Amino acid sequence: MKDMPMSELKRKKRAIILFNLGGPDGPDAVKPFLFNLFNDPAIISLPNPFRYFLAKLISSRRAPIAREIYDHIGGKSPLLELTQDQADALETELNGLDDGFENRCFIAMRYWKPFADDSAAAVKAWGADEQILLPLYPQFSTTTSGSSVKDWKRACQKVGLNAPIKTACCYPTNPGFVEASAEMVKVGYENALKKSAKLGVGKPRLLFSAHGVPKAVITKRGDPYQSQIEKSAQAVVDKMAIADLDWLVCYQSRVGPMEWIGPSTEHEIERAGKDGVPLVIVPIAFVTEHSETLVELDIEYREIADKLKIPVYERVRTVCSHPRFISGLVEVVSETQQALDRNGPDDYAVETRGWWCPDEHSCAIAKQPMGPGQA
Ligand SMILES: C=CC1=C(C)c2cc3[nH]c(cc4nc(cc5[nH]c(cc1n2)c(C)c5CCC(=O)O)C(CCC(=O)O)=C4C)c(C)c3C=C
Ligand SMILES: [Fe+2]
Ligand SMILES: [Fe+2]
Repeated sequence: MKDMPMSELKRKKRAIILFNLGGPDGPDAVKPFLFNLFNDPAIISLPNPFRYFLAKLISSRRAPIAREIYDHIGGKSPLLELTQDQADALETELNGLDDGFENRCFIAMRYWKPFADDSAAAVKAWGADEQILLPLYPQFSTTTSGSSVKDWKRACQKVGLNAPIKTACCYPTNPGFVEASAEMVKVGYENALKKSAKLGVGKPRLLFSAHGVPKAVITKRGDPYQSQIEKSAQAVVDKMAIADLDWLVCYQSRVGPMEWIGPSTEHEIERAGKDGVPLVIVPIAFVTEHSETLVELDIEYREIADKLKIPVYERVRTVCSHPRFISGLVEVVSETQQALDRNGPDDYAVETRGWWCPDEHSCAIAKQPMGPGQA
């Protein structure tokens, strides 16, 4: 028994649940997808029935605009297929570890299919012994990871899935994420540098563009999102190790009348136009391609840059299934597993208590009391 390889022992069934936002799978899905988004209390924190009616109103008004956005990319979001690729790659890597677990990756999207209810039922049918929740958001926000995990726990209760849960909170400076990003940014930067040299213009400026959030999400709720975005960008810049790099962080995709965090990506593109500098745009909060990268960055912002006669506009692709990103996710799963073994599972009844968080100094989640045995 002592010398028996792990693969010959009965392995525990470990479900890894990958969360993302989800996107419409066709033009008819755009309005209900938007309704689900605006009806989430993590996005609009009004009590019902006010939130419900406001979500109906905003989704009806925004649907034609959003449909036009998705029309540019075949009327639907590619997010699910790309997330499925990540899930497959991660599952293969985890099952190659021979560490006593049979792993299966499941996907739960927050605002479109596959919804948490269906995925939780699939996890139950598979007979998982435990669950690791893995948001595909390196930086924590209550509007994204927080909302998905809360909804997952609701779904577990609904379908009677009782396997213990441990949540990976965030991984803004995970070495795999940072190295994969730095490698891709370096390629984009060098391309832009060559084009700039040919045109006889100065060296490019890097814009790390993250999805924005309303200011109150940071100042009132205490989300660590913005400070973690800055940490991610700094870590990528450090890894690239290019002397005198001109770079900054900015925020895209503003919706609605509230005040959002800034500076906005549009403002920074306009400033680059005035300065006459070439641009390299790096999406730092997204790990897959979708409307916000393929339409907003590649079409809408590029048009602004062209109008302003910005000499070079290079957009770096998201990490998707880059092998180093996937091996970084393996590290996150392993560390979350160690936290589960050491401290026990998340507190089911409480949204955040007991999560594994590698970024304790800035993360609001870490300020919640942790499991027994953790300082
Ligand atoms: C880090 C990721 C994201 C944060 C933070 C986030 C916050 C947030 N988003 C909206 C409103 C919309 N977001 C939309 C699309 C969208 N958002 C993210 C990620 C984050 N959102 C992704 C990955 C996508 C793309 C989905 C896809 O195409 O597959 C949309 C729909 C598109 C549109 O109409 O522009 C809206 C609306 C708010 C209000 C918010 C924080 C409060
Ligand atoms: Fe969004
Ligand atoms: Fe965290």
